[in-house]
Amino acid sequence: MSSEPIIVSEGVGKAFQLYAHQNDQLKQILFGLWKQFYREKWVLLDVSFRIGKGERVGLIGRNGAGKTTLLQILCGITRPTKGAFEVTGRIAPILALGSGFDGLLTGRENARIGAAILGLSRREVDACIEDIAAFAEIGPAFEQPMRTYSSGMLARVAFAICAYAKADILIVDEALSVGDEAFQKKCESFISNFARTGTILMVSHDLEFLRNLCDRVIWLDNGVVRMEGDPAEVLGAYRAEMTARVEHQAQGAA
Ligand SMILES: Nc1ncnc2c1ncn2[C@@H]1O[C@H](COP(=O)(O)OP(=O)(O)OP(=O)(O)O)[C@@H](O)[C@H]1O
Repeated sequence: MSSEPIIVSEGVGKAFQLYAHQNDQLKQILFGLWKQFYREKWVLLDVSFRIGKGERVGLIGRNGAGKTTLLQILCGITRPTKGAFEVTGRIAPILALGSGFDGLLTGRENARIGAAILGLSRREVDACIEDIAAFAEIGPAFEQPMRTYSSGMLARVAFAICAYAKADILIVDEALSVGDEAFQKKCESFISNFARTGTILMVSHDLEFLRNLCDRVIWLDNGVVRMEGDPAEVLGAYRAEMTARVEHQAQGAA
């Protein structure tokens, strides 16, 4: 890792509040000082790591391991329940941005707002909006309300905004699984180019892509970092565990 950390996570934990009944949330607001009306579900227990400037780091783990939750914490979308984190620099959160689109506004309008949220000035947005449209490659649909978009079209616009956000850090959550093959290739090549100068933290179940892209891989399991280091080693250990798990389940079923 380079000497200058750009992302630091220290003992980060996250618990979601689960309410058994709809009106329990209201009860919690009214009577929460005296009684707890929810059950806590701890998704992240104690997650610590550092990412240096210019590093390309992959984040892996089983479904539900808390990868998206961790990225959302780092992007400021949700707060950790415990621990602390620090991110130094401008983040482009690929896909997380898409969840904030307004369905009544057009692709162009959402792209302008999204780019501004990511820190671009009005002049910078004016300068790159046509490039964003060209990158998204959705043709006249860019002028239509986003409620008419497919999930792939939403992902295209979200990715295109991030591609022009002049970010220092790219945070990518399974972005490549949504678009069609042509767009996936375009995104892969954008990420590989970005990796030459910027810092990347990327969640993916495409282990081969991570092996080729990353300097380091972090394996999240049971709420903690189970292993981190050389991609070949970590991905090898992860694959072995997944294979063993499948075999164990097959034996159980037989
Ligand atoms: N708002 C929420 N309220 C309650 N539980 C939640 C909430 N958001 C996520 N979870 C739970 O937290 C756990 C971790 O979810 P998360 O999406 O972070 O996992 P993930 O590792 O990204 O999984 P995947 O590989 O399937 O995308 C899951 O069990 C999920 O059901």
